[in-house]
Amino acid sequence: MSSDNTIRVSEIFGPTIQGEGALIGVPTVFVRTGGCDYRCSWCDSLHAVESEYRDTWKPMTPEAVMAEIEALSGGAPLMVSLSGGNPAIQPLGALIKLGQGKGYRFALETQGSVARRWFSDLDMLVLSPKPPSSGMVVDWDIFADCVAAAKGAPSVLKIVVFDEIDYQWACDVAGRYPDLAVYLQPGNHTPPPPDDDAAMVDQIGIDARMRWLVDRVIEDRWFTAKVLPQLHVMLWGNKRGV
Ligand SMILES: C[S@@+](CC[C@H](N)C(=O)[O-])C[C@H]1O[C@@H](n2cnc3c(N)ncnc32)[C@H](O)[C@@H]1O
Ligand SMILES: Nc1nc2[nH]cc(C(=O)O)c2c(=O)[nH]1
Ligand code: SF4
Ligand SMILES: [Mg+2]
Repeated sequence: MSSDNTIRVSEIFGPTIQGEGALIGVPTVFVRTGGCDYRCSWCDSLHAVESEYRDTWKPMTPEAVMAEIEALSGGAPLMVSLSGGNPAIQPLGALIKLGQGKGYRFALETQGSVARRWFSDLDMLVLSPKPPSSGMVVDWDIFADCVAAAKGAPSVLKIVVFDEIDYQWACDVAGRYPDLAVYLQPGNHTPPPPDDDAAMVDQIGIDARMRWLVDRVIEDRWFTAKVLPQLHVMLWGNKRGV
């Protein structure tokens, strides 16, 4: 397999519902790519990040990925969610074109550390810059390149907030990009298990952080922000494949 379009795939699953952000509740198949240029302290998808899981990632052609999406969806076109890892480090342009030709739509989640021309072909670009609690430092020039590369594609900000410092940072980022809708998402503290066993998260902790975040936004009268939990984590815990 030596095609330039070879995609490193961690998992393909669904249909399920999109559990986060602008498309919450929308039925979707997930394609999670393997490999990430970040190492967020609280990443809930380490099986698609850490190199110790590399031998579980599979090189696939766009045609093979599309065949799996079609099998899972029974051929009915739906939203495909590209996540990872950082899906922007994979050559996904050909897959997006192939799928859109069959009526599928494509949303992609990325931290905004790698810009791609094909972002403009997406049906939605979800930019999720990483706050201080992640331990990562955003390169704002590259982030701006990502926003610019998306051009006509609808783009939104989805920012994870664990604490007051993250919250203030999110306000600042929103101020830099007044044209992008902002989704605030409370962080979940439980790291995922290496296998498929459900790891029920600390629901009280999630509820409390969600309430705190709502209170914070209302207190600031930040009425253009939307505050959403990770619905799939509330329903199934930090489990893989849902
Ligand atoms: C696993 S990441 C993969 C895509 C890309 N690398 C990114 O971070 O945007 C998908 C989404 O999950 C969020 N996320 C990761 N770990 C989380 C956690 N512990 N709590 C809440 N959201 C989390 C990320 O911020 C991102 O918005
Ligand atoms: N249902 C569901 N919604 C999600 N939204 C973002 C996810 C991700 O891990 O990227 C995710 C996920 O893994 N499952
Ligand atoms: S950028 Fe995304 S996938 Fe990469 S470590 Fe951070 S949360 Fe995980
Ligand atoms: Mg997730």
